[in-house]
Amino acid sequence: MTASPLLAVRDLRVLIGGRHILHGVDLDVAPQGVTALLGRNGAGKTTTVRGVLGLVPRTGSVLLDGEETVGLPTHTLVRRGIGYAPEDRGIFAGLTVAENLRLAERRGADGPAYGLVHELFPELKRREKQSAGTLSGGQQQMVAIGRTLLNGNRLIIADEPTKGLAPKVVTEVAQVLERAAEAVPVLLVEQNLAVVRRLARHCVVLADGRTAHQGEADGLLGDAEATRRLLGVGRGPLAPFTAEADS
Ligand SMILES: Nc1ncnc2c1ncn2[C@@H]1O[C@H](COP(=O)(O)OP(=O)(O)OP(=O)(O)O)[C@@H](O)[C@H]1O
Repeated sequence: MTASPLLAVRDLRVLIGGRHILHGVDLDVAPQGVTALLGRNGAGKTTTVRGVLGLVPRTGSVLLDGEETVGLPTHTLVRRGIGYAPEDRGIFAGLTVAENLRLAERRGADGPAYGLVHELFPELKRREKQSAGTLSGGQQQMVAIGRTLLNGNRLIIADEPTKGLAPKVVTEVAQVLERAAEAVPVLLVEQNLAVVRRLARHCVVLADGRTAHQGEADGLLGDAEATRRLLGVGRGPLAPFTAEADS
């Protein structure tokens, strides 16, 4: 990565219930586009994201635009411009689409960016009165990502946004992320390598709570031996290369 990273994580360590979950994660998030965070199940991807956000106790260094954030509470990090779309989407099922978005509004100089959100996700405008619990998985994902775009964030972190979705919906969510990343850099936790190939320029691979690889996504995905060794592709259910998502 030639330009300075937007987010620079160094020696991130997390200890939960006396167990070391992360043993020293290093990762850089590029100042533009999508940086993918990869690794087998249990490698520590979600814990890394939670560590970055201060949702679990952590040590090490996390620089956002050169400023240290370890030691800051999560709400301060959110105000500094990190938007988070968690793995479980964090949708309020009993509220409408519009109410879910409204709850995410932060007071800011420019006000909430509904124009951008509705331009990227016209479906959210059409369904604004629909109860979010009745949305499809892909539509709920749009609400989760839409919320991160409302507030002029500097970085969006999306944790496995395509997980559990049908191939056609995976393609839709990938398109949405691609467009979102034109507006705001994205750190994308993802197991579907077709989505990574389509969206990410840079990637970081974790293994056993450590950084095992960091570099250009094309380089890793073009190296069959490395993807097998680092990600187990070809030997397990990881990363289906769906024709739809690959097109
Ligand atoms: N609160 C916790 N208490 C105890 N162990 C935990 C906790 N959170 C995570 N772990 C363990 O830490 C390891 C890393 O979990 P994490 O969820 O970060 O992995 P992941 O790479 O995101 O996995 P997946 O791809 O399956 O979502 C796992 O072995 C998990 O069981």
